[in-house]
Amino acid sequence: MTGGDGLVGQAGQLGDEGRLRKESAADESAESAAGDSAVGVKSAVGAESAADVTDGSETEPAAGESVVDESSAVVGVRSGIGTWTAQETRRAIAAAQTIVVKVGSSSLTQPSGHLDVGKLEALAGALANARLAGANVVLVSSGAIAAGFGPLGFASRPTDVATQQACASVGQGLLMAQYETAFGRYGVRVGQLLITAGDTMQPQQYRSARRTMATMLELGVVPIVNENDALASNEIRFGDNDRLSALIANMVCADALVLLTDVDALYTAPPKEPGSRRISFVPNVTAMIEEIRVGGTGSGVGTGGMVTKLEAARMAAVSGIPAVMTCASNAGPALMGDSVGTAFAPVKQRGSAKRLWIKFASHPQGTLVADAGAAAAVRAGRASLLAAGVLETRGDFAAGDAVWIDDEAGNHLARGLVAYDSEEVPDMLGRNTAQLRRLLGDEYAHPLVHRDNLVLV
Ligand SMILES: Nc1ncnc2c1ncn2[C@@H]1O[C@H](COP(=O)(O)OP(=O)(O)O)[C@@H](O)[C@H]1O
Ligand SMILES: N[C@@H](CCC(=O)OP(=O)(O)O)C(=O)O
Repeated sequence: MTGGDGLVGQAGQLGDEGRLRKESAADESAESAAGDSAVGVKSAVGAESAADVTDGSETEPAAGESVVDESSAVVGVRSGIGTWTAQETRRAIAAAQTIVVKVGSSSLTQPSGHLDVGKLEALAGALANARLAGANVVLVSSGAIAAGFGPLGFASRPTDVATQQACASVGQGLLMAQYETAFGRYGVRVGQLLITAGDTMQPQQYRSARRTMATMLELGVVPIVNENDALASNEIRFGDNDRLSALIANMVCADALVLLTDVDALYTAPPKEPGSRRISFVPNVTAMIEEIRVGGTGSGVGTGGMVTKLEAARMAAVSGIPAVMTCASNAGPALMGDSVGTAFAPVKQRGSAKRLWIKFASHPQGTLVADAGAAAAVRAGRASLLAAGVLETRGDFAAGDAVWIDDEAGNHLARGLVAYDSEEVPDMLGRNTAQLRRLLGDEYAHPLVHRDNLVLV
């Protein structure tokens, strides 16, 4: 995969320093290879190729194939995670009880970058119909900056973060007012939830957000989520809403994630490039991610481009959630399981939101170099990284930040949330727990990275 946007901020506030340090000392002895990590496994997908590249047509169900009992078909498929076909993936999306739909700025704006109310109304219509048909719908919507910069007198979307934040603060209210009216035509209530990257990691905020959304859904409300742009600092922000939507899908235990953008599907290369071909189905996004050339935003109003959308699809896949990506005008057919856009099959059972964050969204601030023994233990999975097995520390980080764990040859083995500040680490290196307790005190007698905060890459 090419690209990379540098948009994701550090996880500095995301770890809970107290919690990280209070981990039981017994945990550090758990250098076993038992269990697995939630992510990082390139599961096999049977005989299927990593991606189906087509001219857009998908095979219809064969004559005689049972399509009568949708729910049992889906349940049966779910037990075979990692082997879903295109049809099974589409059917699961159509049968989803809880759906997270993400719409990007590029799908809600005019060519000038200003909010396009007609597009917003069309989307609201498709989602209200899904809601009225009985589905729980969560909408993750960008568009606050687009809605705000015009009324503030800017001719085009500002580029500096502070002005974008001010525009988002003005635009968010205007955006919600449009949604309120548009959903209101169908008798559907909406509610606003603004969330920062940190909220998805702090246990208390995470639980609160989850409970609020669950209650809203019980009440028949469509939660409309956006990043809390005013509070998100340069260092700690998603910037785009793609990865946020995958974390929200995890948070609400969604059965499907629908990514709506300004391009009809994923292509083998940025669609403007000659020869790029449309991809209709991706059975294993973790295996194909290297085969696709992705570029940044095509519109000038979107933020993450295809890089962050593929990351979102991958986060969904390793969370056991099927996903589809297409243009916003295809929202209705996508929700019905029609062969539009690109469908992504799930490859794993559900993982925890924290581990997904560490793997996909954290921004490592430094590196801990593991010796051969520690590297082998980390590679085997479910091992904490002890100071005794670390040869060197690089970078300037605070307790709770994400760091790389590398082997001596410089290969990245894992990402993890480190429990100590970078200035504290050198005195700890090479020392076992008893030495750390004796020389530095009880608070240093803990792993540098606890296994619960460590994810293989
Ligand atoms: N391989 C690819 N396949 C499809 N689109 C791509 C690819 N690489 C880059 N893109 C671009 O990604 C854009 C969508 O991202 P973005 O503008 O951030 O949208 P949004 O506002 O919906 O998040 C498309 O308009 C397209 O130009
Ligand atoms: N939170 C910002 C989203 C920024 C953005 O452009 O996101 P996206 O269109 O998903 O790439 C807003 O509401 O304007």
